[in-house]
Amino acid sequence: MPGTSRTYAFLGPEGTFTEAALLQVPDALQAVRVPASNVNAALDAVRDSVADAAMVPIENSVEGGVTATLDAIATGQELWIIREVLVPISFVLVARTGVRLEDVRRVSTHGHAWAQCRLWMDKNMPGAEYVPGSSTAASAVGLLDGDCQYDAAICAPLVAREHEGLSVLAENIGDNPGAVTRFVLVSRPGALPARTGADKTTVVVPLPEDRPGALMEIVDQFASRGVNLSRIESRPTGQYLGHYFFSIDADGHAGEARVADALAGLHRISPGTRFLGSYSRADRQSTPVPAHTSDEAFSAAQSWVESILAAESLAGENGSGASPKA
Ligand SMILES: O=C(O)C(=O)Cc1ccccc1
Repeated sequence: MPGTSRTYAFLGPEGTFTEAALLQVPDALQAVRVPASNVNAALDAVRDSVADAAMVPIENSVEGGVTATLDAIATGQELWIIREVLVPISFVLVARTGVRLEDVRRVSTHGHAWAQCRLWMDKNMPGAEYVPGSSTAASAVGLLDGDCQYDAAICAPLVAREHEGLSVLAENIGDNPGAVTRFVLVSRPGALPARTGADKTTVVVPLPEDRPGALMEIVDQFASRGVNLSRIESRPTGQYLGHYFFSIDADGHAGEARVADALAGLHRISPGTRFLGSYSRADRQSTPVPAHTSDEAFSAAQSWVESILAAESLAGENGSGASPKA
């Protein structure tokens, strides 16, 4: 509706890396932005139609998949990824103004931030105790509470600048200067984002049980159709020990014949396969398509098979061939 701004939920509060990712979405500055206290709450805001879409972290270059997100979108009411955003990450250590580095005993932050600063912490603050936080910004802002149970927080440089009473004790404390986190914007299923030639498709495939080679069969649905995979990870379904699903990112769009055909193959092998969206790649790198897996090759192959079947039914009509009823 013209004039109606969209509502975006995100892992908050203000100042998270997730908010930085959301601000890269073209209309996010004019939109209503609703901070959520965890990934599930952000996704539920979409499922309950409180928000049109939610930005959540899904993967980072150091620690791998954000399991809270992978699990939450693999189950429950269906959601589709409609966009991905990459954010370069740098961390600072902050404390209430006046607190010195040597006074710090307990440090709070998001689990993925802690994992990315582990070497720096071991080297510079070997005895520090980790206090899990729901986000980097929540940990930083928590320092200003009267009854705060920790002395410092790891967060984005911007958070320290925007809150009076917080001071930076150390900068660039991430172990990997090139660290990047990938975020996804998810919405309720609707119109599929248009094909751009530089797209990704995400699926969740439950591993069929007691079937030798099931994983190979799943991977082969992509390989045999020339579809490259950019991420594949297994997650326990949580139902019982040894029951897994695979979360997979493939290069290409469901509107391409080779990807659609791979999806159909996955559904045959594992009917519980869940489509999680086709969306344009954040790096805009176009996907090379081998000639024998192009839309044209698929359509020519389909016409060829149809011509064979047409000949068969003609033979049946003329009574001159071996028809199934003969
Ligand atoms: O806590 C945040 O600021 C987040 O957005 C989650 C996160 C944490 C660490 C690295 C990337 C994203």
